[in-house]
Amino acid sequence: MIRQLLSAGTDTSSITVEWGIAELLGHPTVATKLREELDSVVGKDRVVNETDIISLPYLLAVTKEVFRLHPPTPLLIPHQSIEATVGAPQGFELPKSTRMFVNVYAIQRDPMVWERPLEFDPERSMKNPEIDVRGAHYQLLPFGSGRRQCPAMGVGILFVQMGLARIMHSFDLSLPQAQDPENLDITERFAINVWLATPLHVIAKPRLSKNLY
Ligand code: HEM
Repeated sequence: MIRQLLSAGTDTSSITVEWGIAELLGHPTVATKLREELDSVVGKDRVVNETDIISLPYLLAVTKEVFRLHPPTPLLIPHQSIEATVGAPQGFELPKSTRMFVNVYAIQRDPMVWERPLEFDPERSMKNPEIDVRGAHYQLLPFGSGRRQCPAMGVGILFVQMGLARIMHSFDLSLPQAQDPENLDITERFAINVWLATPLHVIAKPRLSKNLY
């Protein structure tokens, strides 16, 4: 049980934060806007706390967009039908005991659902805050949906928000050897989780006063 919780709870959050930092390095305008929000809400005399999260709408939009393009568990966990079912709305039949994988990775990049699906653009959630990372509308469901969705969804979202917020607020980030972020290798390595094939290396320079580290 403890092992299950550790494996379900640690890789998922850390992978998502790593993808988030990679996307922010590749999208400096988004990174600047996020830092401006953090500086205006938190200031520069303390670090981000959990109680700040509710006042950071742009951070939420960035987090949703990271979960959309990089769901850490791209096929969820296999599900099996208990009885024969007729799926809506097309009415396809699902025999009893069918094992199913839900391809969340494809749903979240589906051009029939998303405009410019491959573009990392938190503005889509700013313009439409109804976009729901908790899977209510089956368009964005990194935690699954319904009764068997991730039981730790709330804490999972918070881990990612806190990880991104603390790193972006506390450090200026750059790539080693003045590498151009446009050339960052974001090849994906598919397994149960989707990892960055080349682990991300960044130089983190403190941007708050020394006593906060
Ligand atoms: C970014 C963070 C996380 C993501 C994206 C995530 C995603 C998921 C997904 C997709 C599932 C399968 C849902 C399904 O197949 O319908 C799942 C199940 C599960 N998750 Fe998470 N998770 C995260 C964090 C956590 C954390 C922090 C914990 C525990 C501390 C946790 C514990 C579990 C457990 C125990 C299950 C199995 C539930 C079952 O068997 O019904 N997860 N998670």
